[in-house]
Amino acid sequence: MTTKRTAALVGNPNAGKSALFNVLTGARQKIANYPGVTVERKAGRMTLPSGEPVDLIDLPGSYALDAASPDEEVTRQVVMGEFEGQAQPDLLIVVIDAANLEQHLVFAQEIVALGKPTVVALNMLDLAERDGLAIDPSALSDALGVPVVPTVAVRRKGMDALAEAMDAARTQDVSTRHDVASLTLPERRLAARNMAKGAILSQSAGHRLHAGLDKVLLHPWLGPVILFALLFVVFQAVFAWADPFIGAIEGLAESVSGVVTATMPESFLRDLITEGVIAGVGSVVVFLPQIIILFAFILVMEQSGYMARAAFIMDRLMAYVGLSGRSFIPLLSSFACAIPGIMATRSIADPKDRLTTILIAPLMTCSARLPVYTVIIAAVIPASSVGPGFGLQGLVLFGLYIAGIVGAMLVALVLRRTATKGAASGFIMELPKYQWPPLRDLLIGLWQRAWVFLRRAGTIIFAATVILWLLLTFPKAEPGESQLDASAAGHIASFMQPAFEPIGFQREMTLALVPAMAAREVAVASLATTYAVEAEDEAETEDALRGQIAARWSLPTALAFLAWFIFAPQCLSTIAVARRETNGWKWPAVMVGYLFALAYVFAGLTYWGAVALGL
Ligand SMILES: Nc1nc2c(ncn2[C@@H]2O[C@H](COP(=O)(O)OP(=O)(O)OP(=O)(O)O)[C@@H](O)[C@H]2O)c(=O)[nH]1
Ligand SMILES: [Mg+2]
Repeated sequence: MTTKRTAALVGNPNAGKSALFNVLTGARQKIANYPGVTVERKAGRMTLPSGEPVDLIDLPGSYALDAASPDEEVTRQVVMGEFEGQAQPDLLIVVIDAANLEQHLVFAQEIVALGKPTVVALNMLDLAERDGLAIDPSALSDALGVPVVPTVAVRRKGMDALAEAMDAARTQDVSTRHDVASLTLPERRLAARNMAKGAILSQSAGHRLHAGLDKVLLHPWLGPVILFALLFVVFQAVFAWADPFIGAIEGLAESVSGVVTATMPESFLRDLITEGVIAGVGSVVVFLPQIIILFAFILVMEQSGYMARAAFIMDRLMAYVGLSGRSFIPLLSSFACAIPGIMATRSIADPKDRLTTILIAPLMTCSARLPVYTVIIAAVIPASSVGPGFGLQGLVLFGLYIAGIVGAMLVALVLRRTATKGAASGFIMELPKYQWPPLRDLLIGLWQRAWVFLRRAGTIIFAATVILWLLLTFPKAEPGESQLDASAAGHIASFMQPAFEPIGFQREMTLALVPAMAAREVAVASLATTYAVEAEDEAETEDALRGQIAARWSLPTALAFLAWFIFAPQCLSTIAVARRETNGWKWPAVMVGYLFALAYVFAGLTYWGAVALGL
């Protein structure tokens, strides 16, 4: 009795292996886990045209044989015949995506080079056609040295030809196989590019345009320059375009406050509304236009397909600090908020890579810092121009974001040499097609962001502000005594002040740090409420916060406060999610500790540096 042959489907993720598996085996399949790991094992039976039954196994998608994730490790072991209890496949079916030919050929070469009987399924030809690509399977077959069968798994096209090729592969001559086993990854990438070039017969104008765009946007040095120029423009726009809207919202808040003061009798409730709710929460809500402008840019970059290119460009830069491009998307989401960013690290296979990414995510400037940054910049940095169309305020904001990024990269560098020592894993990512961002999706995305922001203002920021207002208002001051001195909040601030005096913080700034642990924006609300409670008269209560800051803070003090917020871990939710994702308090404690230490040191350096410069 001859033993039954085993064939395995291998290839990059999303090549269509499972789709092919389902078509080829029909209902005759068994799904279980591989022993010892929670990776799904799908095996089934098919009958070849010759009548020979074959066991077919569907392997997890993989980018290379030097495995990074548990999934890839299973694929490697099965292919190499090292997996206990799983017969080594006699035949390998490499599934490649015709629409992403160049990328998929990198791994395909590695499989072909193993020298086993191999058949290539050139799948997703329908998508390649949609993209305007015509591909010559025989050119590909010549280049790889194995049969190539065109397929469209979801339409069951090419299945008979594939089965016939599997039959014929029994007698495949593997001695003529090109030797690529000794090639390095960059060499395989280059070979893949040439193979793809040789096999693509024609491409439509649209496809050529995309390829041309990629040539420029992914250019080794032009690409990063364009990316940074683009980000620079984004931060310019955050200031330049938002100003009229912010002025309008501020004006509205002032007139509402005026109406409340005029119509309500003097009372506890009136003060709570004007000093707590309108001054405090209102001072945060005015930043809605800036949040919307920032996210409009981010969403357009995502939906147009540019963001994946940015990740690609960043990959090389991140390799210098021991991170892979896989960390880029989680870090990028952290510009909105560190919480989804930290959750997105689940896609990083290497545990040390992942831990490093979690630990540095809070250094990416989240949108909650935008109100703190912009109100202080608007107050103390002149709105002068530093060149045609470039304002100094936007430049400073850009600098703060860059400072966070540089800080994160340096911390990663240190971590990767100490606590999370290990080699960086490679990065291959599918680049989506360029497209015009659909207006509807853009508007929905903006609406969601605006809603998240306003909901925070209405809940956590509102609650923190009201509590702070109560602490600021009671106990009441004796005549002649300042309300801040007399209040409970004032006592708390005075208690903390000795620690923050050396880095140039004033007492109300120190006080703002406490409720800002709930959410960073509350620092703004807290300052506004403190100044409103302290105000001598109603006109002063209604004054916008940036005017108050401009009048009260020195430039070194303001810069020190900005420096503090680049680093400080002022967000309880981030700490909580870091605990959940690392299963314990150890790493969140490390994170909070190093971030506070950096914040303190850099705020101090900034303050004393600025004082020394005579600013
Ligand atoms: N248009 C088109 N879609 C396909 C084709 N083959 C597969 N797909 C679709 O592509 C997606 C990915 O296919 P899968 O079969 O899950 O890919 P896979 O290779 O098993 O992916 P992993 O298991 O993640 O490695 C699914 O939505 C399929 O329906 C094809 O030939 N044409
Ligand atoms: Mg699959």
